Amino acid sequence: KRAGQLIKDVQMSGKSLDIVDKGHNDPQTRADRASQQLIISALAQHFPQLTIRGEENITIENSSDTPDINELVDTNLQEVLQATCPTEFRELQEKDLVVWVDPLDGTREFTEGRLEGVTVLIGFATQGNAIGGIIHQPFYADGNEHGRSVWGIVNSGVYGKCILSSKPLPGRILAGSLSHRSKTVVDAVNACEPSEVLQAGGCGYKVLLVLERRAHVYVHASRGCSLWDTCAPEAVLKAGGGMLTDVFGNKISYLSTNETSVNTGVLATMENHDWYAQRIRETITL
Ligand SMILES: Nc1ncnc2c1ncn2[C@@H]1O[C@H](COP(=O)(O)O)[C@@H](OP(=O)(O)O)[C@H]1O
Ligand SMILES: [Mg+2]
Repeated sequence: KRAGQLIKDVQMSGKSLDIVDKGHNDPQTRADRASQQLIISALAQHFPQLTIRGEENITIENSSDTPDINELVDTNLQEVLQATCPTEFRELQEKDLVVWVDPLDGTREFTEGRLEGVTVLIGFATQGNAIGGIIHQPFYADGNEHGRSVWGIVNSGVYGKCILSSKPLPGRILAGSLSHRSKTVVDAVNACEPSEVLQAGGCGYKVLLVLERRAHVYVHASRGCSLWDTCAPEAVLKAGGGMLTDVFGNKISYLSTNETSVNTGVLATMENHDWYAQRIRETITL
């Protein structure tokens, strides 16, 4: 939430975003850097044994600006403490966890002023499995409320401001990338025979569309996503009863020693996961 506020401050300041081009269609802004600095410095200061992997290649300074974790913990802590911790995670120690941080998912959309798809993603993994995550959407607007956090623990549930529905959604609505489209991306989308395609920014945002049943499936058949894009979304979706794998239906591993790219794309659903994976397997290679 605090990182989301920093992102909003940068956006509201009207000053230059100080964009650094990290590669084709892969920008980094002042907001990405500030958000990562805040999240990693605060976590590392208080939980020194965590393994933390952030998207941005920046030096984290242990500055006096680093907020105290206790100061960051507000009334939301009550909600966190009320969630059940599944038995299999009760003995986990700090050193057993890898934290994957995407300080600003949907950077391309952020630079273009399409703010709905911007999220802050913090995912927790152990033994290569995504087990918990937070998706914070700083520019979410609902009446007077601005910004929301949706978080989940696998085998416990999804918490925060999230509209879960079991009502079937008509048609076959597919959420796909707005900014990263190639022939393979489009071929995989078509293989799923969608009745409608929602082009939207950010992995976190598209997973929220699936979780809240505003889309049936999110498909991104590209080598461009990374473990920080998928860890928190996978954990939150799984906590809500859904699935996130690569486009062929294979499990993604979140070991800290792994290559950080998810070379075989992303597939996220609440239902019929195998059907989509099979259609995509029959149509494309990556
Ligand atoms: N072909 C590609 N090239 C570079 N980055 C890609 C990509 N495909 C996906 N990504 C990354 O995956 C995330 C979601 O992409 P999209 O918005 O297209 O769905 C973005 O993360 P960031 O915004 O955190 O950099 C984006 O950079
Ligand atoms: Mg990202």
